[in-house]
Amino acid sequence: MAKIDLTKYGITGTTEIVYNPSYETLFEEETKPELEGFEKGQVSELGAVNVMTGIYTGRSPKDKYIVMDENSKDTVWWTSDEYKNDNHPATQEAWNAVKDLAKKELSNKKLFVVDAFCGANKDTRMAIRFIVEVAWQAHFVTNMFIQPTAEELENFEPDFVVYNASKAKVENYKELGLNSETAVMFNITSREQVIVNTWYGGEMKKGMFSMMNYYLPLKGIASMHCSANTDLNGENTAIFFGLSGTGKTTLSTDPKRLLIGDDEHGWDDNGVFNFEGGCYAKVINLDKESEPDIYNAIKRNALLENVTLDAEGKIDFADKSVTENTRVSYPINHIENIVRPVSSAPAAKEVIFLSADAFGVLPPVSILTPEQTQYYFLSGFTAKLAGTERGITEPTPTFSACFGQAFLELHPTKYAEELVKRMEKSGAKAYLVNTGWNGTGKRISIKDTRGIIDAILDGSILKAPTKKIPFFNFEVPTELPGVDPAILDPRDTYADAAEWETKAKDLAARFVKNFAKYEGNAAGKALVAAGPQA
Ligand SMILES: Nc1ncnc2c1ncn2[C@@H]1O[C@H](COP(=O)(O)OP(=O)(O)O)[C@@H](O)[C@H]1O
Ligand SMILES: C=C(OP(=O)(O)O)C(=O)O
Ligand SMILES: [Mn+2]
Repeated sequence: MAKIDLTKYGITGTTEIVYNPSYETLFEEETKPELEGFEKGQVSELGAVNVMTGIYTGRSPKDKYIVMDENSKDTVWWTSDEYKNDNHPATQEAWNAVKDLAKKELSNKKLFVVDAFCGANKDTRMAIRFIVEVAWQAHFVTNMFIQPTAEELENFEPDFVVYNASKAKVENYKELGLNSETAVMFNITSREQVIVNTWYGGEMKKGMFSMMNYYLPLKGIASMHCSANTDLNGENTAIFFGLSGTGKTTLSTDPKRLLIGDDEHGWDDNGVFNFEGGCYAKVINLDKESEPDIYNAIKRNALLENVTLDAEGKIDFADKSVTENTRVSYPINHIENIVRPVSSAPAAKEVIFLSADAFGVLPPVSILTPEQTQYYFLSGFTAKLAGTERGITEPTPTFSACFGQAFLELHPTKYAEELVKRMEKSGAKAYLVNTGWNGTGKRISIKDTRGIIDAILDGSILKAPTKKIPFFNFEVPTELPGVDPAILDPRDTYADAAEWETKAKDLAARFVKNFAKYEGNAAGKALVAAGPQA
């Protein structure tokens, strides 16, 4: 085992280090009877431990900061009045203060240190050291990141260090120019992240994703907020972009296919590879029959978050009293059909944009032209669903560039450029799939969406008869095997098609307005014609 010296990080007086604990140790630590409050885990009927993550049950993008320094100044895509995003600049002083706070919080106590990788490709992976004081946080990162072998652990040299001081608070945040007592801060130069006053595990997971989104595209590698799977021969790879709640995890977990990963991937000359070693699935209203693979992954070693259990550990998946963003993290090998031993597969042939349209305008599937592909990727239209971000309590329409704006550290056009480059090389086709609402006022069923995905993946969609949808000029199939034909043209789902038209005009105008920010250069301007015409 690597010798861990935390004093070099300014953490002193450590009484004990629990290093890369086994599941047995994690289980014992997170269920110790003397634990209190949000540190205490409860064993559920399925064998997985459930924890409560405290006040924060989703990410807190308003508290995300990056230190502005010589390295980051001209590379990071900073928030601006013209184009607001979540990359808020922090001063070096604010960083020093918040890091001191974390060091103090983490000193003089027992700690958990987890060394793990982010990125399945050995050439470009990051070696990350997580320093945390809460046992279940160590469990979370153990589930979500790639576990080093014993040999890799011998010589583990971190490229990046994460300090999780979730019990501390930034009391003087105003003085430091910060937003609240909570801080999720990155230093690209020293390669560190500090987390203060939020216990939500997603900050560590999506934090490292944000860093991959910074480093990889600068090396000419696509870095993508998508799930990925491939056929049983590991040949026909598909990627599924989408904002939280649009179906990346649900739809990529498919018993007919091998899972590569459920949320974060890179695409380089060798193909598509996972950044993670685990999955993070939503469990609100989880149904054993419609999502058996996810249900069966909830067992010993999986970690439930914010789920309601009774005193006996019986689970109520329907309960949203804590949050709608109830979750389970599990190592990817809890899913039977996965690519082994390394989560990677050849270049993608199908690129699917998942959009949960709360307006009920978008067709359940549209076949995109190359220009539409770029336009809709940059637009990233979808609805934010309740729970994953603080303050979002109902489906809220949004344009989230590249279907993951909250995690982009460079300008969106950089991600579009890398994606297009890879797609052209592999001859991939793109589809826009609405997993949200239509004229019935209900969400499109998972069964119909799965039928659509099957038709994309087996190529039958390209043989189907099609028609064009006005305003958007989308080509849509009029029939697909296993899909209710009455939903394929969204106008048919309205009692009066004029109602669709009114909404469609409104949505088209929103697209036009949103896209104005890309029209500053010739490449952006050239894409306007591919967008909706209001
Ligand atoms: N048509 C649909 N397609 C995909 N998911 C759907 C659909 N209708 C409802 N859902 C629900 O939406 C949620 C999708 O969440 P998830 O797959 O975790 O999204 P992501 O991984 O993109 O955050 C799940 O709770 C799923 O049951
Ligand atoms: C964990 C998250 O991802 P997703 O909902 O996309 O699975 C998140 O956005 O915090
Ligand atoms: Mn997911």
